[in-house]
Amino acid sequence: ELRAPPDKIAIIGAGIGGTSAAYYLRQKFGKDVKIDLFERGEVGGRLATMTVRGQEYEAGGSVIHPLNLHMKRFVKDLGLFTIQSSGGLMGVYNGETLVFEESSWFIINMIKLIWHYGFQSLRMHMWVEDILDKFMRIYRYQSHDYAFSSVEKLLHSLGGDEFLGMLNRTLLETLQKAGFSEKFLSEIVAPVMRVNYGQSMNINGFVGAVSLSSADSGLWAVEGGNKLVCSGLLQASKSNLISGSVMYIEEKTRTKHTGNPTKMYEVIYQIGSETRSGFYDIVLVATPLNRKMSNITFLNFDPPIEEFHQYYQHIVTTLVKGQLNSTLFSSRALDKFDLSTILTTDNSNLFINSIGIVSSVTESDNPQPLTDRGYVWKIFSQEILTKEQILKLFLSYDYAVKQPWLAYPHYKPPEKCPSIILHDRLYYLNGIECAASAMEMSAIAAHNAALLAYHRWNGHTDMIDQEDLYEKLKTEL
Ligand SMILES: Cc1cc2nc3c(=O)[nH]c(=O)nc-3n(C[C@H](O)[C@H](O)[C@H](O)COP(=O)(O)OP(=O)(O)OC[C@H]3O[C@@H](n4cnc5c(N)ncnc54)[C@H](O)[C@@H]3O)c2cc1C
Ligand SMILES: CC(C)=CCC/C(C)=C/CC/C(C)=C/CSC[C@H](N)C(=O)O
Repeated sequence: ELRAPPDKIAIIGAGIGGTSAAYYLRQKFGKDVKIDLFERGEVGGRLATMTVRGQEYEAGGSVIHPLNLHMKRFVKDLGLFTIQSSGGLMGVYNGETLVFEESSWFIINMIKLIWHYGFQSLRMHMWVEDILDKFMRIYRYQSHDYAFSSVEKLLHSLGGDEFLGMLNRTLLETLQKAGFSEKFLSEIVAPVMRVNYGQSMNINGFVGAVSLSSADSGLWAVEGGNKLVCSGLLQASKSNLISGSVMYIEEKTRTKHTGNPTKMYEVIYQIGSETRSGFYDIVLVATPLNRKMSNITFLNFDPPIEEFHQYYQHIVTTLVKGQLNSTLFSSRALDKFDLSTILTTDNSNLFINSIGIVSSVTESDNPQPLTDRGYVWKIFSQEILTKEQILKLFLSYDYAVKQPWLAYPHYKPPEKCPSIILHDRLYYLNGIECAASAMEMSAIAAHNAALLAYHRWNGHTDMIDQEDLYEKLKTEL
């Protein structure tokens, strides 16, 4: 039996988490509920583009895994188009020399990998595939409307103690225990962690596996920019966008139209210099909760809502249109240098994490040089690059733009993930980033929070935190 739906729901943050939450909440609660979506910056959040010479390039979340089924579904439902992200040839630089270089010939590549690392690359692929297989169970659970009240319970339902163990150990410990060699770890695994999460192999094993899955083939992006998914979901959910900054959330008792006193949440926000507020039955917070990022204060909650202190990693994306100084990486003649992505090993003397040629958001494979003065290169670094550093990397360049980010959590296992249920009808999505930060993870958290809010509103406790779901759903077939 269903209760009357809530009158008003607030979502704070219009990134992929907030906009997909609006989409799923509309599916569950129906057309009559009013959904307000608060955004203080741009719709898309960490999905954003930067412009170089009139062309747009992904500056934040850029690649999507072929098995990221929520993102795939959004693109289909919204009538958007995809483009394939082909990485081209990759090399690994250790500060002195290229310790590994891909070949364009599949068979030569295999021989090179086996020559350098034995069968470790294949074993690694199998390790990641096994984790992905278990991870995919979430789609089944969510399609049957099951929800979880904590990130740990969600992960446990997918991969049992193995997944929880991965949260509590570093990737390095996990892979050393599995017998991978120091050489393979430092020359292949560490560079992948640096390009994706700007961190070392001391991140937790789960995010490490997510990061390694980005080495799979078939990665894709949304034509026109990944942020189009957010604006599409916002529109499809028929939510009301409020371009303001939420400052406080307070619990208050209000007398509703039924005449009954009801506990509600007052959301107090600022538009320019004006302060306004609104009352809501349910609130979803879809932005990392810390002072530097969202700066939201919870007032008069009993018990009080804890302060969140998750430290987010500072990363800078720089786009440069220019001609790479390939002699920095290799003694090979300029016209013989065919790498399009250079990753780096964990060397504190290096001032970049990675550098690679990028296509614009409208270009499929094979990016073309904009003029004879070169391609557009994307560089990830810990700090803003100085002009001298850019001049070291490029023989000449004629355009550079930068975007600093508080990009993703600074992972430090054992991870204790923040609660999803902050209060009776107040939910937090971004706690899932403590396991791994990726577009699909935010979409999964959004679907889960929408289901959780719906079942708790209607008292459907049997749909929350069900144990042995995998076995139950298997026998249901
Ligand atoms: C450089 C970079 C590269 C990445 N690459 C990839 C990738 O290739 N693939 C991948 O899957 N993931 C990638 N990610 C991760 C991915 O982008 C994020 O995990 C995802 O976009 C997070 O979405 P979100 O909606 O949860 O948070 P956000 O996108 O951060 O959205 C939160 C929103 O809330 C708003 N907000 C904050 N505080 C308030 C307030 N008080 N009031 C109102 N609004 C507020 C913010 O302005 C923001 O728009 C990358 C991230 C970065 C930074
Ligand atoms: C959630 C699952 C199962 C898979 C996601 C895999 C994936 C696409 C991970 C990438 C995560 C990430 C934070 C990448 C940042 S850098 C991306 C890219 N190399 C770039 O150059 O922008």
